Amino acid sequence: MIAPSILSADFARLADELAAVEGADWVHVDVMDAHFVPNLTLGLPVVKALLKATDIPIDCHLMIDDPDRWAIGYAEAGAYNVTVHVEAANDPVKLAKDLKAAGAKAGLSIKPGTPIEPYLDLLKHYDTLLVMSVEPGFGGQDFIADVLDKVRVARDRTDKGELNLIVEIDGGINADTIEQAAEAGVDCFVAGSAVYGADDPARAVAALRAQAAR
Ligand SMILES: O=C(CO)[C@@H](O)[C@H](O)COP(=O)(O)O
Repeated sequence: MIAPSILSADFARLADELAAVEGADWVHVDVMDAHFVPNLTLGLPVVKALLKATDIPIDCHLMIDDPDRWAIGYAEAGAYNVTVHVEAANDPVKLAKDLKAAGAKAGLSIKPGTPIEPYLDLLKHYDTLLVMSVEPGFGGQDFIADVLDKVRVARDRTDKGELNLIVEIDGGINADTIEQAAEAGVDCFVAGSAVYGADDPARAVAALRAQAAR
């Protein structure tokens, strides 16, 4: 699956960004609060507008402090998947249960320097795992290949039936990096620059999907 990443704070461009990727599997919306990460993008009112503007499932990646307080609003608004950071959550088990009760898939994200092993039990409560392959905050950074070891662990546990995760990767995904991520076992590839930096974003989505499948 390919999920183009919308990080724009340029609201005038958002409708065009959505329309340009009609063939995408999910739209990945980067919600940043200028506290958990040093960048500010958009919040719940804009996500509500995006939900009205597209039928593509919306995958909200909350790079925010105190997701225990804020994440539920995104699920109640109709986001398909709501991802919180393990580094920011106070009670991630309750959060997962609340998100699912509100009708969303529950996602957990880990930064490049955060190991996966301490969270394997916790991940039993989650539907998706978002492995960050750049430091969260900005698009256009270089892919950190070391994080693929975490993808391999999640893939292995999922294939054995110990976890039941859709494994996502986010950051620096492009034609040079997507194959190694696919080989490691990623299910869903989040791509910002590689899609929105292309002349034809829809064609870029199709090309990335075909490359991952190979
Ligand atoms: O959340 C983030 C960065 O924090 C990502 O979703 C980026 O927006 C992906 O952009 P590229 O690395 O693909 O340019």
